[in-house]
Amino acid sequence: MTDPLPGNAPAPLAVTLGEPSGVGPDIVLMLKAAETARGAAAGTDVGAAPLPPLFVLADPAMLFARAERLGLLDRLSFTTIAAPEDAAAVPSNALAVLPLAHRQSEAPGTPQAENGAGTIEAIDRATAFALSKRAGAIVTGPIDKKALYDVGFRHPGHTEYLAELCAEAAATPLMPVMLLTGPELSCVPVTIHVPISAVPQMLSTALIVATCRIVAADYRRRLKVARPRLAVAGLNPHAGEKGAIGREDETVVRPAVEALRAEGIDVVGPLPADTMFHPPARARYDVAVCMYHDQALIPAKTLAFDATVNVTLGLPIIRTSPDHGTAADIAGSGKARPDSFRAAILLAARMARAEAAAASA
Ligand SMILES: NC(=O)C1=CN([C@@H]2O[C@H](COP(=O)(O)OP(=O)(O)OC[C@H]3O[C@@H](n4cnc5c(N)ncnc54)[C@H](O)[C@@H]3O)[C@@H](O)[C@H]2O)C=CC1
Ligand SMILES: NCC(=O)COP(=O)(O)O
Repeated sequence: MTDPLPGNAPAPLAVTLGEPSGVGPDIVLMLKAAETARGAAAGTDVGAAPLPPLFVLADPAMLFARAERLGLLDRLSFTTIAAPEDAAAVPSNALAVLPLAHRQSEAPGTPQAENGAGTIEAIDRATAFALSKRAGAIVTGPIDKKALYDVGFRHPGHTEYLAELCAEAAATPLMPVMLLTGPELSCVPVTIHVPISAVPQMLSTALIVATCRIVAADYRRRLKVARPRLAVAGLNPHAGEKGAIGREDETVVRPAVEALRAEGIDVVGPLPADTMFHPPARARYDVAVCMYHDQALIPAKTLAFDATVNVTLGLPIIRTSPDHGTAADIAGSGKARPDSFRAAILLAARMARAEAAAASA
C-alpha cells in the first residue's frame, strides 16, 4: 500500500471531517494520535502503516475541543497552515489544519444547523485543491445527509455533489460511480441514492453500460487491475428466472452485458444476486455491479464493515471515504473505530500515486 513511485510523489491528501457532531473528527484525531505514539515508540511495532502526508480542512477550535474531550491533547499537536503546500513542512507528530472561513461547533451527537456552511466549504475547497493538483486526492468524513438537506443542500450525497463540482470546473457533464471496496468484496451500485420504488424506471441498458465502462477504465488506470472482471447482478429474484419473475433482467440488463462483452470488457451476468456473494462466487470476479444501493452495500458492509472504503469513480479527481456514516450515537466517546477511515486514506494515497504514474507515462 505504501510503495513509493520515485519521481511521482503526489501532493498531500485533503481530508474533510464531514458532520462535526459525528465521528469524523474523532477518527482523524485518533489516527493522528496513534501516529504520534508510533513516533514516540520508535523501534516498536504499533501495528499499522504510516499515514501519508495530509491536511485537514476544519475549524481548529472545533478540532481542539474534540481532542480535549477525547483526552488526546497530550499525544497530539496542531499546526495551522495557509496552503496545501505548507503541509509538507509540518512535523509528523502534528496534525496540519487548514482553517475554514466558517466557524464550527462540536456538540457530539447533535447536528447543528450553523455547521452546514463549514461542512460544505470543506468539501468545496478540498475538491478545488484536488482539481488544481494541489491535493493528490480528497478523503471525506461522513456527512449527515438530512442535516445538510435541512439547510438547503440539494444533492443526495458527496458522490453526486462532487460530480457536479467537477463537471462545473470541466464544463462537461460527468457521471459519478460509487465503488465500495474491501479485502473480500468490491461492489458498485448502478443506481445510488434513490428510493427503491424509482429503481426499475431509472435502470437502463445505457446506464449499466456507462457504469461498467467507468468501472473498467478506473480499475485499469487507478487501481492497476489490467483486465478487471465484472459480474453484473440481476434486478429481480433469480435474475428474473428467464423473464418469469420480472422482465428487466432480459430486456435491460442482459443487453448491457452483451454490449460490454462486444467491446472487449470481461463481464458476466445478469447473475442471481442471492448466489453471487458466497466465497467461491466472489473468487470469479473483481467487482460486482449491482442494480441498487442496498444490493451492493449490504454484502460489502456485512463482510468487512471496518475495512471497506467508499470510492468515487468517473471523476477527474480521486475521492475516498470510510464506508460508515456519522455514528452520532458514539461521537465524542472514543468508541469509534478508525480502521475504515485509515483504509480510505491509504487507498487514496495509493490511487494518487497510480494516477501520477499514469499521467507521466
Ligand atoms: N459518506 C457519507 O457521508 C456517509 C454518510 N452517512 C450518513 O450517516 C448518518 C448515519 O447513518 P447510519 O445509517 O446510522 O450509519 P452509521 O454508519 O453512522 O452507523 C451505523 C452503526 O454503526 C456504528 N458505527 C458506524 N461507524 C462506526 C465506527 N467507525 N466505529 C464504530 N462503530 C461505528 C454506529 O455507532 C451505529 O451503531 C446518516 O445521516 C447518513 O446519511 C452514511 C453513510 C456514508
Ligand atoms: N451509504 C453510502 C453513502 O451514503 C455514501 O454517500 P456519499 O456521501 O459518499 O455519496
